[in-house]
Amino acid sequence: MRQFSACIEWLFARDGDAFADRIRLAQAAGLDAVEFWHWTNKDLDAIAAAVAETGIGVSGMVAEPMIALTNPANKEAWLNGLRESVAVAQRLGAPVLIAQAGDELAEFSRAEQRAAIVATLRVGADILEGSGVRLGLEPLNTKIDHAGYYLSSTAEGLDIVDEVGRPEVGIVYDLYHSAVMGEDTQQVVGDRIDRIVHLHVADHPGRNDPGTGRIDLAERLDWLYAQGYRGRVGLEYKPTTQDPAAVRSVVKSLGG
Ligand SMILES: O=C(O)C(=O)CO
Repeated sequence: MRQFSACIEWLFARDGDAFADRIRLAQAAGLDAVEFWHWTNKDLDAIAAAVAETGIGVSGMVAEPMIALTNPANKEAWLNGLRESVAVAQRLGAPVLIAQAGDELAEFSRAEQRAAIVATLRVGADILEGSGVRLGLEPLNTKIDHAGYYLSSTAEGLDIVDEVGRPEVGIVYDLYHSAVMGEDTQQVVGDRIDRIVHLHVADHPGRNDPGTGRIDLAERLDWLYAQGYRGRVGLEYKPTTQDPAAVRSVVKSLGG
């Protein structure tokens, strides 16, 4: 059975509700996990209370601070933030922290920026070791949403992970970003399924509910699961409706 997770930055975001209420709405929609981005701007006590009340799991959040890994000068600050992020993830029971590479910097070559990412993530792996939390470096599309971002290629993300060479560090594979970049899932993932710590889905164009666009998400997921992927599928899309029934039907259409 596939497991899903609602990205409550966008799903269940109703005007006037407290952020933690989105966890209760996720439960009402039949989901058993949620994820979000920043933890530094949220009421963690309220989130922990909603998690305890509903039994909903937190599948992931962003590793803070979201400063560029491409800049070697950010290494210590990023690693200090990772230590805090791991503690928050452990408190909320989240198995995944999401790392963004940051923007491509004019003052460094691509090779230097990649070396900076690898060097920081290698020390990051020591911090993560034994914590029960894995880090997923996330490639993002540079064509629509993140112009200037360093890591737009899934294959390069996987290469970086291989260079880090530690099971604590993998990638978040977002099928929307990948499809926007024109990637073929089978080709870019190949035999490296075990490096994927988490999946994200949204359709394209629009970054809306799966089924509203042209990406063959169900087929791509079938293939990823056939290769042995067993993590969660994060529903990170801009919903066209906040009706919980619509989320349930998306989950069903994706094999849930
Ligand atoms: O920032 C984005 O576009 C993301 O996909 C975050 O997960």
